[in-house]
Amino acid sequence: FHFFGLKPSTNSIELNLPPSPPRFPITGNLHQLLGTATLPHGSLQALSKKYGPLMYMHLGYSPTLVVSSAEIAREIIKNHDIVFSNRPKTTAANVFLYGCQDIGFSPYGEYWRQARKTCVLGLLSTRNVKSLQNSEISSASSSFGSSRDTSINLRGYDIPARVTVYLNAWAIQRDPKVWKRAEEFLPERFMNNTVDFKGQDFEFIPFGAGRRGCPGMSFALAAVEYLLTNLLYYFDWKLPDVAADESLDMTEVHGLTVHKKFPLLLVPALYSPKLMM
Ligand code: HEM
Repeated sequence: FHFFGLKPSTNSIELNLPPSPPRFPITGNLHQLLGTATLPHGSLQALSKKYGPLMYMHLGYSPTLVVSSAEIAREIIKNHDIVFSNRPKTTAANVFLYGCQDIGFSPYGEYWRQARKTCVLGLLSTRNVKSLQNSEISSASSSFGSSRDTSINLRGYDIPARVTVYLNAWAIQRDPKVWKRAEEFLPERFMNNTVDFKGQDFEFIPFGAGRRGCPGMSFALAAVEYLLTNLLYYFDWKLPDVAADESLDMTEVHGLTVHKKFPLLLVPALYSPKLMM
């Protein structure tokens, strides 16, 4: 209806919704995400610079809240954890995951609680991972959710029930107010820095946080540590083309997760036996 210059519906007059970019009648704000030069997380970051860290959008018919700052992420995941603990229903998840019988897409409720508890107690808890590390491993080394049936107030704004929530972790983790030279690969930024990745510091949330945060974190860390330590301990790694050293193509592509468009090809060279002693 905005397209024809008509008044917004009574609902939107009554509700004090967060700022929204202008939208088309049926497709909503989709045109601002698709068909732009940047990938969706980049387009949403650009929009948040104009409309603020809490935006209300329509992706097709789906009302969506887009969060682009650590403070609002904290309010949602920590202060209103229980309200935002659902997952949006998608046809793809329903078909591929046998009616969302997995943990990640399962709606909040008793089934999800029991399934998650069983996995964590039986496999993924820090204690279990440590016991596996002792026997096997010791030889070497953005999200999305949905609000439930309750509408709430956030920073005063009215948030209707059953909105999809995108936490743009990519934008949060590049926020210049928090991270200096955010676009650069500076692993030393984490030394002498209290910000941790375990879900308490919302400036950096690679595993999500709160009730729906990643239960596989300890398991994943142990596996990654094991793999990386072995690869780095026994080999030197070089790019196949010396000239490529300076011009490594970091173009991204969108998928279930964002990944490099061109795979990273490296040539391993064994350390000299002297060094290994
Ligand atoms: C480096 C590796 C991994 C990363 C970066 C990662 C990251 C994430 C993130 C960001 C979420 C969404 C959290 C949220 O919505 O707040 C998630 C959920 C989940 N992850 Fe992981 N994950 C990793 C490895 C694993 C592993 C190894 C497992 C299991 C063996 C696992 C199992 C799950 C499950 C079951 C969920 C859904 C939790 C729920 O909805 O209740 N993840 N993960």
